[in-house]
Formats: sequence, C-alpha cells, structure tokens
Amino acid sequence: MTTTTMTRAGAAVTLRGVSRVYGRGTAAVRAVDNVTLEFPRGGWTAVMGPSGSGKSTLLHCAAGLERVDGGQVLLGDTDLTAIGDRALTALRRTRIGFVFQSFNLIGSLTAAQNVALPLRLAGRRPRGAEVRDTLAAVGLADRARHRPRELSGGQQQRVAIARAMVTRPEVLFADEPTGALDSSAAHVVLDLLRQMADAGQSIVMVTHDPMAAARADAVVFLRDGRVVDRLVGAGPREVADRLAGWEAGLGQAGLGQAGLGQAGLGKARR
Ligand SMILES: Nc1ncnc2c1ncn2[C@@H]1O[C@H](COP(=O)(O)OP(=O)(O)OP(=O)(O)O)[C@@H](O)[C@H]1O
Repeated sequence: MTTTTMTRAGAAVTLRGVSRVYGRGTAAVRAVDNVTLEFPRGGWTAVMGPSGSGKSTLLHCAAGLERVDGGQVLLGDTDLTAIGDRALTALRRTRIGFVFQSFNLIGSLTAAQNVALPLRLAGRRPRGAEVRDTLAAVGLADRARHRPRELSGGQQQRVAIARAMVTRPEVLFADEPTGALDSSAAHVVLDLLRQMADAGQSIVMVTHDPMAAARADAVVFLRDGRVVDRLVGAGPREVADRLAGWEAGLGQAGLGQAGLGQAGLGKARR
C-alpha cells in the first residue's frame, strides 16, 4: 500500500452534481444523489458502502454504461452527458475498460479471442503480438488457447482484465472484481491491479472487501447515494472499521459515540 498518491495532473473522471433516479413518484429511488467527485488520473480509487448505497450505479454512470438524470460526467475533458449514443458507444469501446464480478467472458471463444474482441468491436484487426502481450501482462501467456471453462476463476478474471486493457483505456472500472474469487486468487488479481496503478493506470473499483479496498490509494464511502466519507492510505482494519460505522448507520460521529474501532473523526490522512 502506498501512502503517497502519485497522480498525474487532472482528473481521469469528474462527476459534477450527478444523480440517477430509478422509478417515479413515491416509488422513486435516488440511487445516486447529487454526487460531486473526482477520480484522479493515475490513481486507484475504491468505492465502498452498505448494500444498496449506489456503488454499482455510480460506477456505471462514471463509465458511461448508464445515462444520468442530472449533472455531468467527464472522462478527461469529454462530457459524456453531452454526446449521443453512437459516440458514447465508441468511447466505451476505446477509452474505458470494464471488469465485472462474474468475468462475463464468452464461453465459446479462447482466452486470446476474448481479449481480441474489443479491438474487433472497435473495427480494428488485432495484431497477434498485441493480444499475446496483453495476456502475458496478466501472467497468462501460456493459456491463450484455453476456453473459459478450462481456466480457474482467478485466471478467468485475469483474462477479463486483459480484455478490458487491450485497448489501453484511460480508466479501468471494476465492479467487485474479487467478489467471486477465493482469497489466494483475489490476491493475484489485486497484485495485478496494484502493479497497473503503479504503472500509471487510472482504476475505479467497487468492493465490499476491506482487504481489497486497502490496496487502492483512496477509498470513497457512499451511503444513500451520497459520498459521505473518504480515506487515503488506510489499512484494512481502518477501512473495515469505517465501513462498519457507515453500515451501522452511525457515520463518523456515531463511531466515536459507540466506540467502534479506531476510525476517529479525523479527515482523510495522506
Ligand atoms: N435497474 C434498477 N431499477 C430500480 N432500482 C434499482 C435499479 N438498479 C439499482 N436500483 C436501486 O438503486 C439503489 C442502488 O443500487 P446499487 O446496485 O447501485 O447499490 P450497491 O451499493 O451497488 O448495492 P450492492 O452492494 O448490494 O451491490 C438500490 O436501492 C437499488 O435497489
């Protein structure tokens, strides 16, 4: 875990007053409620919060997978809320990578073919070396011809990361990337993400796991669709305590009153 956050100038993704509402009238749920937030360029940010706090919705809005109902989402300088569906689709294929908890690989394709898919979708003919190098970067050079069912869960997730990275996206988004993995496979995936972040890749990751969140440079906490807290350079214990406080509905002030953990009332430390 690095305690200093080495980020390049500017934000990778900027959310300004972003809201996403599901349903209407009395049934309306403000899944994301007026969130203003920057995900730094070249930094790894974890997003945590109680179940239903809006983490996945926020990630989908930030990645342009879902349209917002209010506010602005900027990828670098590009306002995703101001571009049409075709431009957004093209942008998603070239400038964003997305990794899901359940890998979402295509079972009938080999690992190499899965990795080549985003290039083909973007209208490019993949060069063999490009796909090979990307698989090698996730430690799977020798599994190129395997199909997903012939790979372990951890290996499948590494293929999914290679697929997300083959277009060299500005931001890699990951929704619970270790949620379906045992702890040793999770470690391998988290080591890989750490290595990528150290090499300058911007990463935004939703997770329930304090061990995973503590590998990131910063942790943002959501509750009821709002950003309520942030930690920088925190260890797993501190992250777990802070999450427990928000899950218990106590918040930071409540943590002090209830004597839960060591989270304290301080601002994020650097
Ligand atoms: N497609 C949808 N239609 C209606 N409501 C939705 C939809 N998707 C999410 N919601 C609601 O929006 C809120 C936020 O959901 P979201 O999945 O973003 O939370 P989360 O923090 O990722 O939850 P979890 O940790 O359980 O995955 C929840 O109340 C959820 O029920």
